[in-house]
Amino acid sequence: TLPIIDADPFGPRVLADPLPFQHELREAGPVVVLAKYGVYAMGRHAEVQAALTDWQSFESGAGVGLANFRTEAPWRPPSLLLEADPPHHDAPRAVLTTILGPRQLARLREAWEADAAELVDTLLARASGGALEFDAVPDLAGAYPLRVFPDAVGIGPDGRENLLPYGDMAFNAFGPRNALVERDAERVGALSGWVASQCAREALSESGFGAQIWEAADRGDITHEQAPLIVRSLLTAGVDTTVNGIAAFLHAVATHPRAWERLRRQPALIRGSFDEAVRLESPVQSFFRTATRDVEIGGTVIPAGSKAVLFLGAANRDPRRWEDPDVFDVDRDPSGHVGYGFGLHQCVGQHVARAEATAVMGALARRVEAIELAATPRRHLNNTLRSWASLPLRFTVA
Ligand code: HEM
Ligand SMILES: CC(C)Cc1ccc(C(=O)O)cc1
Repeated sequence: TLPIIDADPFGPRVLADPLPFQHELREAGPVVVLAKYGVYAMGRHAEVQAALTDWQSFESGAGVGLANFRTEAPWRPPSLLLEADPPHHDAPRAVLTTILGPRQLARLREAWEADAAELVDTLLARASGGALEFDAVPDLAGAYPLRVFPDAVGIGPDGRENLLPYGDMAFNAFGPRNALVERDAERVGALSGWVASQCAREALSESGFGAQIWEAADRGDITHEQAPLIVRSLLTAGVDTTVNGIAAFLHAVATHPRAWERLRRQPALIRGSFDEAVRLESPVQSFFRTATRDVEIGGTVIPAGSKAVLFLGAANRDPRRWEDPDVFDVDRDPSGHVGYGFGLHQCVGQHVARAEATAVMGALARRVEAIELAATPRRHLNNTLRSWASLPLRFTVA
């Protein structure tokens, strides 16, 4: 019979510290039922990777949250990438693959590295006696993406303080309608209205990612009706994720001092160890799929129409797949981790995320000899994101 788990993975206790739940989930079996929500759940790497690879049996078109778009109205018009399946998914994905590809980003690299150097220099100017204590969430992990990404998309200067709250709301919306979602309720209209206004062609600079999306419509690669929604995808997925990815990287090096020494000596390891931080922390902890047929996985038949939640965080720490899974190891080969998803919908912005993180950590590696926790970090709870509200760090200036 199917194992049943009573824990609430979207409740404050598990969101604050998901590791015990992840262990319980993996040990209960390859596929379990979450009693509280009546949905299937997978936490082992093998089944999570298999479900993500089999997009025909596990679709995104009914939404990648708990809500089933086939039976309830989505909170916003569905994403043309995230909440779409082939063939509708194909053209929007091809457009973003080109615009966000590594070659395109190469032209931004110099500016992003200069921005990172300037941000770090300004931060270190506050040091006294060769040391600096500060909160890395607002002053570094939160500051850098907001310094480079909105300009790269090409949105205007006003209202950018709406981006993080909008993303936080969107990531909460994948979960159940709990206190976190209720708290966002009164801001949905204002935040959604502001984001929608940023996606209009006339609101975008003529050379950013946004303009390139509209130019793809001019070429007929997508329609002009689709263009603003694809810009919205960047504004929804492109900020809170990298903020928490960089915070995860900083927390990892602050809790593994020898790793920081290695990265300072061998900066070429920085890019790969960001993926190790994404594996270890999994800034995106979970999302859902919907079975399109009675599909067998992990020795269980999941009936057509069922929602199944995939716990990326649990899969990324599965001892069946990873040796010493809970250790941040800069020499590990993290390929195969599911922190960016896997298969058809695998993160199309992952190169942007890597470029941002590599720029920041590269700037730090040249200027900061030691990174430690200055006080206990505080979690920011979100139904989907693993996030810090505060990350007090102590930098020893090189
Ligand atoms: C550390 C940072 C990031 C993490 C951990 C992350 C994680 C993910 C994951 C897990 C998925 C798969 C969702 C699914 O399979 O349903 C995904 C998809 C996506 N991501 Fe990212 N992401 C990050 C940064 C970004 C950035 C910077 C952008 C935009 C520039 C972005 C844009 C997207 C889009 C548009 C999709 C949908 C792709 C599709 O459905 O074909 N992400 N991301
Ligand atoms: C991990 C994913 C759920 C992040 C994400 C959010 C939103 C979109 C969109 O297309 O709006 C795409 C990706």
